[in-house]
Amino acid sequence: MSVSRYYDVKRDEAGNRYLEVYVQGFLLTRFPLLNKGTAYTLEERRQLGLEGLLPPHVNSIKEQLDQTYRQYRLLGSEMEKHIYLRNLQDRNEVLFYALLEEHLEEMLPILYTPTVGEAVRQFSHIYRYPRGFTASTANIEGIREALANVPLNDVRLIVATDSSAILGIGDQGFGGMAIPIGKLSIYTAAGGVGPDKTLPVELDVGTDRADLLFDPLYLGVRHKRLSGEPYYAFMDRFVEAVKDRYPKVVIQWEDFAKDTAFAVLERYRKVIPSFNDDIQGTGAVALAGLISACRLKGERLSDQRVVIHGAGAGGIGVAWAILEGLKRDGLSEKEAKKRLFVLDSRGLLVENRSMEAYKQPYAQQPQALEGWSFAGQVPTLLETIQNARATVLLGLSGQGGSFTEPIVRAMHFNTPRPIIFPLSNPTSASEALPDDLIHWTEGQAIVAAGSPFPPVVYNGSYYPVGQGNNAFVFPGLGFAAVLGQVSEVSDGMVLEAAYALADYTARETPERVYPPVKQLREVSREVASRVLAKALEEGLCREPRVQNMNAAQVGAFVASRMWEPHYLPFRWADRRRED
Ligand SMILES: NC(=O)c1ccc[n+]([C@@H]2O[C@H](COP(=O)([O-])OP(=O)(O)OC[C@H]3O[C@@H](n4cnc5c(N)ncnc54)[C@H](O)[C@@H]3O)[C@@H](O)[C@H]2O)c1
Ligand SMILES: O=C(O)C[C@H](O)C(=O)O
Ligand SMILES: [Mn+2]
Repeated sequence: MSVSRYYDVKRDEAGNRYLEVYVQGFLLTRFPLLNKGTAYTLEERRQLGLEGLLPPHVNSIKEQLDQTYRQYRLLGSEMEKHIYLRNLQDRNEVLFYALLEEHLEEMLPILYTPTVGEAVRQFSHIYRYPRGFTASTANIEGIREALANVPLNDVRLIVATDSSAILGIGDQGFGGMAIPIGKLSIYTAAGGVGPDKTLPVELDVGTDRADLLFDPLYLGVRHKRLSGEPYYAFMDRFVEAVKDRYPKVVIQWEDFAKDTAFAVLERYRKVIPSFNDDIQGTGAVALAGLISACRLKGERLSDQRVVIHGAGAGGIGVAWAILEGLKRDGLSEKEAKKRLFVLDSRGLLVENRSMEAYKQPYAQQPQALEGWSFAGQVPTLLETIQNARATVLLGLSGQGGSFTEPIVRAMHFNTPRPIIFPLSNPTSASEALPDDLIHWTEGQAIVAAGSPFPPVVYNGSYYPVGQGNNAFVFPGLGFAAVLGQVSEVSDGMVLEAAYALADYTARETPERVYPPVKQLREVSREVASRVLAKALEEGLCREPRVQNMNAAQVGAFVASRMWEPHYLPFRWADRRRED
């Protein structure tokens, strides 16, 4: 299958790759995947009809990187930098990824969390070029024809959102599209998935936000969100059409609100290989961080009593993964559940109160609370921490500042080294500032946060703050699913990602809870290798090339398939590609 209707990747007589291109001249410089800017060679300029359209000097990519980075550094605000990088991505994708790889740690917070949260809010206002695909209530009837317009013929990975729960900032309508774009940029920069194999998707089913509906510049469909049967009919149509157009595609569901996140995951996970990043990716990342934190404390996971603040997609996903981790550590399901306390906005989940079905498996039995003292119907966060003698506190509530000083001191009262991870994003939704956590516990808390934070300085010592973000898991997990052409993304694969991340951290950065972001590519390669080996073991791989590979061969295969931002030589072919 050809990669795009505009070009195809071929090999020359010596086996080297080149692009056969079917567009020519000025238009070529308008295709981000084909644009080399000032780096087209003289021979390419002649062949491709670019003579006279470009400056005489031919730049190397190194010079282009210098030039773009200098411009980037001139910009003042994070949003300006975000817009600049997104423009570069829409202008010249190879250069964009080369720049991103060179400055991953500096640029990730600009392209991804937290700045992407602001880009979501302002999406309609800063919109420039089309990128990705929008399925909306305006085109769902003709979804197949619309999908045929996507210029890529071999999409293997989709990140799709209905924007109902973007980060911790809620319903964002059409603006949520910035999230799949950001996640897929990480897939390419860190996970090695070629940009021509990826497609960001916005599922625009409307928005319940009046400020968006009444904003004259708002670009999404202008009605309230679909819900119930019409919502699932929309989703069914999308999934069927995507499956027909891209039979090998894997879907990552992103930022679906709790009311639909679990239902969408279960409805389609056996229909099309797919996973929910907020439930499963976050679960794996939290479990990995917890294992690393226990290692730093010299304790076992099964020694801990864990409180999870927030019972949505993230919170329940984390509860699921930790329960599995506790079982793997030797506890029975019943024993494991006694160590896990999950709270939603109404307090601790206890079986005798009302709650949604997806929360029920993580509710405490009322007998477990015998001897507890609490004032209301169910214990609050502080009361739960005190009565359960919690040693671990994880925030997935989207409630900025909810880990107050009394709460953190109560954790410290229970254990000399409390593990406290405010995992909510963006920065404004973080349950606490790492700086406060370190100070309130006299430097003793083991801290990681969902958003990036600078190291904390306390008593003359530096405390790096690990980023407990699913970015450490989804690129490897999704890449493995793509490479193996798995029939489904299994729970075993998700858990394997967690252990791969924990093992990597123990080996490469043993003093930390999570590796530094600049190692994201190495981490993702390891996660992908382990997950692919697991999928093979579980008999889920349909890709013939990986069958019968051992672990070392799988690792080498993953490394060899990682896309790199290099310009390939171009050759003009005088025909329009037939699809
Ligand atoms: N670090 C990561 O990798 C990561 C991954 C996923 C989600 N998150 C973060 O977790 C947060 C929640 O995301 P989600 O996808 O679960 O959203 P969601 O809409 O599915 O769930 C939000 C949940 O927050 C809880 N909540 C709301 N108000 C609360 C309150 N006052 N007290 C206690 N709990 C309350 C509720 O249980 C609700 O179900 C967001 O801020 C998101 O950025 C972080
Ligand atoms: O997007 C992120 O930074 C992580 C996570 O998926 C979230 O929704 O917060
Ligand atoms: Mn998310």
